[in-house]
Amino acid sequence: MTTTDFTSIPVLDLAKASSNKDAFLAELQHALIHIGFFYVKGHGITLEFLDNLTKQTISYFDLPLDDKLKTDKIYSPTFLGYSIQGNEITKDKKDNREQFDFANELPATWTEGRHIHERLTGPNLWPDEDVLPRFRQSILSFHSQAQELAETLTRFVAEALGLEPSALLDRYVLPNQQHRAKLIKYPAVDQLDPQDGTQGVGPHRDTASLLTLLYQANDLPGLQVQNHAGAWVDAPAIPNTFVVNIGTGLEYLVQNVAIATTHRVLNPPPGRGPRYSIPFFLGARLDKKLAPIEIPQRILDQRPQTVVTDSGHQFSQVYQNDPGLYAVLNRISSHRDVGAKFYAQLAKDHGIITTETKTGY
Ligand SMILES: O=C(O)CCC(=O)C(=O)O
Ligand SMILES: [Fe+2]
Repeated sequence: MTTTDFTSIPVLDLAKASSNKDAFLAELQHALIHIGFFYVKGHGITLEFLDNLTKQTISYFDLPLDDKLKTDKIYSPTFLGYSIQGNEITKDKKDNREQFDFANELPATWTEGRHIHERLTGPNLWPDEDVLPRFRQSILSFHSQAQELAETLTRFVAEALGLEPSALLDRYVLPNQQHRAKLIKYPAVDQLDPQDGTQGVGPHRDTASLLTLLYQANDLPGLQVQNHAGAWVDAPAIPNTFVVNIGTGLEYLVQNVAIATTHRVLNPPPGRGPRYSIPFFLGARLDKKLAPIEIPQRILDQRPQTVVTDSGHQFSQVYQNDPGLYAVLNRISSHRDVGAKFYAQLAKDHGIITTETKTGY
């Protein structure tokens, strides 16, 4: 039995995928199996674009609360839109973060009788253009660039695990699927009520997705990754990189050979101001039961035997039987007010409104 005990997160250079593909795939394979996290540089999204995105993110959170509340999640069963600090729960505790969830623009199509996961799909809630000029345009441009990068990486992930490049994308991601992303602000601890603690977001694994790309938009500490022996490892901001990690969807599909590693965020230390981050989640399709893929034995043999995690594994059985229901339950569990308004019966049936537990992003 081996317990891999990483102490830092590797940096992979996407440019190397062209210049020395075998070496790139070997590094990627190691990161997938033994760490579940890596940074990617050489990703092709320009620094100028990312700097502007950071400015837009800060401008959004700096809006008067009334303007942000006009985009509140409570107005939509999609769970897209704004959530005020303290509204989200992870592992029984309130998260000290403010968020704006967004996705590629798709119309709402769910009607009574259709599968409940379709109710998660629908348009974004945007602040007025005159309140925040060019915000919508920047955010949607980020979304499409992040999606393209995530798809490129997913092809390499398949190859690194001994599969055809299209093995994951062609079968497990739909072309017209909605992928979620968010802008996040974590206030420094001196801006919090002392009894709120320092949980920016509690220990969790990213649920139902294949890959997460995270842009750490300013240079403040907070993100920590749990190694397989259970210790917390810092993942500091590295300029012009994305942090990439694996979701429980990919982990399940590849028979736990790539690990959906647990992570958390601590609020920044006093006097440092807020931390901003922007994750993009490449989702796996939610419309049918997913069967794990056949993986070459030489890869399976490297699978870690023991992975210690502080994250709960709520609903994991549901994921195997019905990924769409699982995704909805996780959203309800994180955002109880939206759940109570649009999914009251489901929340009750699964004991979510009365008992406070949650996994997921
Ligand atoms: O903000 C971060 O650094 C991580 C956020 C995260 O893990 C999530 O939202 O799933
Ligand atoms: Fe996460």
